[in-house]
Amino acid sequence: MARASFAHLYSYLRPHRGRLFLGIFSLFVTNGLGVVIPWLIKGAIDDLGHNLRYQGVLFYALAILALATVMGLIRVWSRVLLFSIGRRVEFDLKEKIFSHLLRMSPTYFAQNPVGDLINRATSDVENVRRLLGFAILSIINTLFAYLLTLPVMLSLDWSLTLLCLLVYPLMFGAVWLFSDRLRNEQIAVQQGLDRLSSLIQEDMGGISLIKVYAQEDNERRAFDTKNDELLRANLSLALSRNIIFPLLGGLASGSLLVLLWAGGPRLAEGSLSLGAFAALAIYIERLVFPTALLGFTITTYQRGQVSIDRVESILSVPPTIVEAPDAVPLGHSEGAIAVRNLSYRFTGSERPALDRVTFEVAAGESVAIVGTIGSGKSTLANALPRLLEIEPGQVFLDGIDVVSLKLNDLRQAIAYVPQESFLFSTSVAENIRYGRPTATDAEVVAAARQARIHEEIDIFPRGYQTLVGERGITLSGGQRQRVALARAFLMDAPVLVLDDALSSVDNQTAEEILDRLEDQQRTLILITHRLSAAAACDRVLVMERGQIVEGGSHTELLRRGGAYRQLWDQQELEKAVS
Ligand SMILES: Nc1ncnc2c1ncn2[C@@H]1O[C@H](COP(=O)(O)OP(=O)(O)OP(=O)(O)O)[C@@H](O)[C@H]1O
Repeated sequence: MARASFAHLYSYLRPHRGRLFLGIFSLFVTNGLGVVIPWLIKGAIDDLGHNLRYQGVLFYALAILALATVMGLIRVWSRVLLFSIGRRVEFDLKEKIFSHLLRMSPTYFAQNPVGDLINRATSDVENVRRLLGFAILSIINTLFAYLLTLPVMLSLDWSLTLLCLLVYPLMFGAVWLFSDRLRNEQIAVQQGLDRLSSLIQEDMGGISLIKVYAQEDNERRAFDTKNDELLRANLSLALSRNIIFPLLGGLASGSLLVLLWAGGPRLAEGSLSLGAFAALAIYIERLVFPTALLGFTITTYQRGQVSIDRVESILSVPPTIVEAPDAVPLGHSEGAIAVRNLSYRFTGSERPALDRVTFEVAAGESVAIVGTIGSGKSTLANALPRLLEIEPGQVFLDGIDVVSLKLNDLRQAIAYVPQESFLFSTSVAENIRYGRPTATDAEVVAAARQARIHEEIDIFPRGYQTLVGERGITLSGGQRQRVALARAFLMDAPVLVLDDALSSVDNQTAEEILDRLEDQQRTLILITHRLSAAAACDRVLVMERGQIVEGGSHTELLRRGGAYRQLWDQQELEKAVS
């Protein structure tokens, strides 16, 4: 195992070292007793062979029974201890991965398929659990079995012992030969699983699209291809395992044959006692099982090693948006925004999505941002609450650089509503309360009224307790947007950024919502394609290719006859035509 994987293993085991030492010690005792019992059997056979007495038989029988009982109990205890370590590490790792993922930026999730991440957080973590439970138990057990049994076997008859063990180098050779192969096949299986999970996850998310475009057959074919790849990878792994396991089992049992073949004549000529012969047979039997299991242990070990790398590749990517250690709290915020020379380029993209964007929004002012598709409006909206990794000195809230602010304070101060409103599978009330879990029912209702959704919630079967999302009723696009708006309103943040968040809401309702917002005197940044909504704002900024190309009031911009005028005329024409 690579040194890095060892270091990771050590870090997983460190919190459970007490149990680990106890477990290892118990295994040592079990194996020690496992050596003593055959020795007693040897004594019994040799003694009783020429001096058979009832007392003697009883002594040996009771001693063997007592030791076997103690050994059995300690063996159970050692297994409980060592297997529970695997379970505990599995628990720790899942928590660690989840906390880590929560700290990652939306860009990370855009670049890493969710199906793949889920697979690593579940199937790979289970492989690590098996490595730390079964594989460690098996490796240590095998080690103790050899270390404690071999010297006793050698003392009984060294040449016969060595002869019996002649097949063992062959076994280790086979393990060594298959080791890399098993590892590569395991990697292929895990990758196949990733691809399949990602496909299922994407297809279930985009099921409406698949149906609208009648792509069921194509998706089924894509699934079959990936499923077939996974099947091949699994079959190839199964083939290797089915060769190595019986091979090791067969070779290990071969040493028993050697004992019979070479030990028989010695027994006959009297150079080996019957007791010693029986003890050797039991000792070899004791070594056969862990050795035959070596193939299985190695696979579990390899699988665990591959999975450690895959889990660590999640954990080793540092979150890009982190709070500075000396981050300052925000305190009361007026909600004034200043953006200075803000540039942003997505990884792998040739052209910046934001190119030296500069503007200011006074506290309480409403500013609309309009522009062509892909001009950078959403990127700008994401940059304000630091959902994107921005450089210091580019975005300021009340004159304070947002990069120096505590992240929680910043995000509490800038309520951001994206176009795609996400609802959790819980009640409407809990969804609205999400940003302020302590809000009262009355406050939730007030926020819903402000978002013009209260009346519709009221006629749902269970009102505010109606379940929405995957486990509940399906809301219309406009209803979802307004529940998401209510959630943002409830936060009562001094700055509200709406990123096309009213696109599915009808004109009249959208105007009513915006009118109420105007009355509230909070800073509003309204990204919209609906120019009638933009016209109602104090100022309008027009974006093109990542830059702000125009700014002013609606009337000023119309008079200027530039980009805004063009957009406006185009929209008026579309209205007239429709
Ligand atoms: N995660 C991403 N990775 C790479 N490029 C991106 C990513 N997100 C957006 N872009 C690119 O950045 C540019 C600006 O995108 P943005 O979403 O900000 O535009 P927009 O003005 O909001 O568009 P729309 O009006 O359609 O919502 C586009 O060229 C887009 O392709």
